[in-house]
Amino acid sequence: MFVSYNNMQEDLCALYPGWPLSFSTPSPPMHQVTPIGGTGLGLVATRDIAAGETIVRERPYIVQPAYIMGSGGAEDIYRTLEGFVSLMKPENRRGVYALRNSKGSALPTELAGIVDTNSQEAGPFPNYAAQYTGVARDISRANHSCNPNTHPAFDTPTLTYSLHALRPIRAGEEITITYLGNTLDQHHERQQELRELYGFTCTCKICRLTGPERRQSDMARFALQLHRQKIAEHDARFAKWVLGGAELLPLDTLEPHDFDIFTLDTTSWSIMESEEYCEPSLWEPVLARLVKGCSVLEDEKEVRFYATKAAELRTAYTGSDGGWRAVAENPRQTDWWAKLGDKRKK
Ligand SMILES: C[S@@+](CC[C@H](N)C(=O)[O-])C[C@H]1O[C@@H](n2cnc3c(N)ncnc32)[C@H](O)[C@@H]1O
Repeated sequence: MFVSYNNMQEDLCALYPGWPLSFSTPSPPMHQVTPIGGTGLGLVATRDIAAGETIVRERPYIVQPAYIMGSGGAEDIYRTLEGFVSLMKPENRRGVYALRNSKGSALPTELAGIVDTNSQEAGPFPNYAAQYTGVARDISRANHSCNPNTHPAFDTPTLTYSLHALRPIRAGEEITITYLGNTLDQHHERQQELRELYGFTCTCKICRLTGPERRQSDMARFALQLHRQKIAEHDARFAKWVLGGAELLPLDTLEPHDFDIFTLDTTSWSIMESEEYCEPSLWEPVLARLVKGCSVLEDEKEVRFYATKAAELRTAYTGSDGGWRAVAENPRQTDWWAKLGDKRKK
């Protein structure tokens, strides 16, 4: 399956009555495409952007099977792609060919290099088992950072990419995403992956750290990796702590280390804040336990704080707050509030 953006507003909306027309980047735009020293072009914020705000909404120029990337030698695939792009409206075709090709002559055609350099995850598409990627006008200009300040998302029903702020971004600051499979890898592993897959040496803020600061950052990411490996175990311990109390077990049956879970989660959260990087697979379990734990311990201020962070991040990753905002506004309404009653440890 290939999909092209000849003009989605006209072509696809005619094909699928009821498709929303207005899936364009917010107006006035919050970003501009501009040269960024040493990286070619990139995106820069044109105004202060709040955490969770949507910076870009756009339909891709092309959606193509992911195996096209790096499928060196599969000339029929590249020919199909060429033919497909040649049918696009001239302004969109020009847009595709204006994108960067970091692969030089490593791939057989200029277009293959462009697709390989600029593809972002797209889909999943029901009834199509393959993985898909897409190339878009603005999102494909986002440079990589090892502590990205935005997250790209793809909405399948409307074939729309969006870019959401993971934290507040100041006017003039670069807007970045991550290209890495695992952003918690150590500095040398991240550099190796970026060199092998994208052919560049990362010069983001974290990768520019040297000496003790780099070691500290590597250690912080290593600690988060360890925590991530133990998520299920920590959930079980947490449940035991809360449910044990809720079932009114005598307090002396609670192990002292049952409370370590707070130390661990608080530490992981502080690390994510100091690294300015909230690992997608970690922030929500950590924040969820901190919210529940602080609810059990009846600490309203802390519940509000952690639930607000969770609402911002969930909005950035999925477009909705997942109910966290309601928790932040009304901590006492959750099932977890004062769950241990008088039996909790003081
Ligand atoms: C998807 S494009 C991003 C937009 C690109 N900078 C442009 O000029 O259109 C990916 C390419 O941008 C460059 N790039 C992205 N992030 C970078 C970074 N952190 N450090 C150095 N180069 C980077 C690399 O050449 C990479 O192959």
